[in-house]
Amino acid sequence: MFIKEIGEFGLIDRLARKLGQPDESVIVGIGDDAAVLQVKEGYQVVMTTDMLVEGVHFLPQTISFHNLGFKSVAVSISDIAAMGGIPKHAVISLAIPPMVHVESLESLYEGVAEICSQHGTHVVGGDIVKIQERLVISVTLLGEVETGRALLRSGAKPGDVVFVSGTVGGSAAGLSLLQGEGDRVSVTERDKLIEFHQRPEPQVLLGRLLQQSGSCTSCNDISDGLASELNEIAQASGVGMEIDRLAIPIHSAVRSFASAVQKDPLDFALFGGEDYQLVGTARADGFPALQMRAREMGISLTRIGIVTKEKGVWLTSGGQEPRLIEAKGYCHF
Ligand SMILES: Nc1ncnc2c1ncn2[C@@H]1O[C@H](COP(=O)(O)OP(=O)(O)OP(=O)(O)O)[C@@H](O)[C@H]1O
Ligand SMILES: Cc1ncc(C[n+]2csc(CCOP(=O)(O)O)c2C)c(N)n1
Ligand SMILES: [Mg+2]
Ligand SMILES: [Mg+2]
Ligand SMILES: [Mg+2]
Repeated sequence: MFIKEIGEFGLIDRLARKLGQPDESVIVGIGDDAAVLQVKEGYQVVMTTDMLVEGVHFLPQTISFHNLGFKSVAVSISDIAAMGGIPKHAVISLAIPPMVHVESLESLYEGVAEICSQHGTHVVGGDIVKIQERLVISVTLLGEVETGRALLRSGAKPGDVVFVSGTVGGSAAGLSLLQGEGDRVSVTERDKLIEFHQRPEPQVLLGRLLQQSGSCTSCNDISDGLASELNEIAQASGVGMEIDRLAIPIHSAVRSFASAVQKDPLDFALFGGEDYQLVGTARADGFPALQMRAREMGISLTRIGIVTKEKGVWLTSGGQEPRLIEAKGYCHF
């Protein structure tokens, strides 16, 4: 069905029906001029926004509408996770080309509802406009964090441990695969890489653990790539880093894929992006306990290096000469 058959308000009704019931913090949700939200005492609001644009962040052959809805909200939840916050309320704006079917947008909202229900997040409004070509999805998300306790990029100190969660490089490898590269990987590996790309898992529980541990000194989520995010922390904190090449956690499926396309898996890991894992620093004496608590929660936290007084992010590798890790991740311009 085309949107013009039901109109803008008909579409809003259809999409709203895909969303779950909001909790008691939503005083006024979808349907009025603005949402009214209850703010908890002792907490501060954490707010983030990101856009997903057809041709830039996705193509019809790289993602389904369902997973696009899932990922659009996941990337914003990831920014709240990086601040140590709890994602709460989202508004979603859509610029829709006229040929997109109502059913496709309903699938998009099923994906939105799936990720929102995983995190207790509620969509409380949005906006819809027609655009001639290229679907655009903009998500603004509000979260909450205990007053004065948000995790920042700026707190890393010399001697701290540098860590990263999960594995990196999978999303970029998945994207290359979806764009037709590398046919010599197993079906299991292929599925894993596609999942990394299409269904990132924002690390909210880990963010909360880091925020409450008292030993995490900085945090960032990986959207543009590990290299870029490490440099952001180093710059914001006025420090440098030494990163051990062999310690960077790369999934075996990424190694297989890289070998099939004759590329260095490290390039996917450092410069690929869209992993939506957390990278950060922690006081060295607190890190082992942090790592253990994370493991108990089923989350892997890997020590990949140390913070140094000397500026610059360096990649060390056995006896080889260290090389500078440039901040050359994904960049729009
Ligand atoms: N148009 C803008 N106006 C004002 N501030 C902006 C604008 N675009 C980005 N910023 C701010 O610049 C900072 C860096 O933005 P950036 O988008 O790189 O962060 P991110 O969302 O963590 O990364 P990514 O977009 O790769 O997910 C953020 O504080 C962001 O709010
Ligand atoms: C079709 C297609 N081409 C390229 C990419 C890769 N890509 C796009 S934006 C981005 C960084 C994060 O975005 P932002 O900085 O806007 O948050 C990356 C790694 C993709 N996902 N799809
Ligand atoms: Mg952004
Ligand atoms: Mg971010
Ligand atoms: Mg972001």
